[in-house]
Amino acid sequence: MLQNKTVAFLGAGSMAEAMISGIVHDGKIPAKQVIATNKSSHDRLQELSATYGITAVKRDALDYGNIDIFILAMKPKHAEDALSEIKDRLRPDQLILSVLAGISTSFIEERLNAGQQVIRVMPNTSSMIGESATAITPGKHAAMDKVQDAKMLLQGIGGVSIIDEDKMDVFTGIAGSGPAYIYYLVEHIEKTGMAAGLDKALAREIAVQTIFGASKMLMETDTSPTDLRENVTSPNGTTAAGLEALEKNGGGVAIAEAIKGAAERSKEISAELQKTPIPN
Ligand SMILES: NC(=O)C1=CN([C@@H]2O[C@H](COP(=O)(O)OP(=O)(O)OC[C@H]3O[C@@H](n4cnc5c(N)ncnc54)[C@H](OP(=O)(O)O)[C@@H]3O)[C@@H](O)[C@H]2O)C=CC1
Ligand SMILES: O=C(O)[C@@H]1CCC=N1
Repeated sequence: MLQNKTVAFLGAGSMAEAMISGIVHDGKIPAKQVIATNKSSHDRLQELSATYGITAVKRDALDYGNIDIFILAMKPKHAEDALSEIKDRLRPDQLILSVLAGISTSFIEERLNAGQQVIRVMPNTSSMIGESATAITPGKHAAMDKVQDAKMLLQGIGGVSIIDEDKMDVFTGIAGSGPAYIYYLVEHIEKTGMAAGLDKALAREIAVQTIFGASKMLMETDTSPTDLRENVTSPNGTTAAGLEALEKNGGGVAIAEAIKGAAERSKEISAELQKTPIPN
């Protein structure tokens, strides 16, 4: 079904690249039918084209008529300009996917022509290897077949959940921003291991394998995280001492606050941008 579609990324930064990599490796859409454009960095477009075999097009040379799905992938602060630029070039049957954190479907719908089909998407950078946890929220004009197309496309970059829009902020706090928390964890494990005399490469390898193994246990067994944690924890053993230190130093609170902080920022971005009047 996607085989004959053309997808254009408006924005060619790190999130666009991660999605392009996932989509091209998935192979449901031929690489040449994946287009990337950006504001001004031509070298960046050439680099993406050379790496993934996609079509790189300068913004003013984009052939709007031949595109089925547009993916908005610029920073939220550039959304307003980008939407006013594309508004009158779109047909009603063309689908807009937006990966912009904190930008609601109604914000986009209000700035495009009436009835334009919009779907909000929150992927993460693990799209690069087909392992994103992605959420989608259809806007009010998105037809069922377009939602199916979006779902199929995004399944190429990982798992997809359809959620209500009021859950997007917390989803962003957990899954959109989440890879950064894990990388931060690995940075700290690495540093601590090195301080205790481990070789850097070994410290990283065991941190990554430990996270991978625990993730796989969570995915492949029916055991709850609580039971899995308790299975590691011998009474008066090393894990009990480690968990006690984690708790005493605010480990659980820090995780909750990270998610809440990111979700709060997603709401703030939305509030900041809603203040700008809708252009006529
Ligand atoms: N990074 C992440 O982990 C995630 C990001 N997101 C969302 O993805 C979006 C992009 O983030 P990220 O990739 O990190 O950002 P980057 O800064 O890496 O990339 C932004 C891109 O947008 C381009 N751009 C700016 N204005 C326009 C325009 N009017 N038309 C077309 N392209 C334009 C820039 O072009 P140029 O370089 O030429 O200026 C650049 O290629 C954000 O909205 C973010 O909220 C969502 C989930 C995860
Ligand atoms: O930091 C950000 O705003 C983006 C959205 C989710 C992950 N990165």
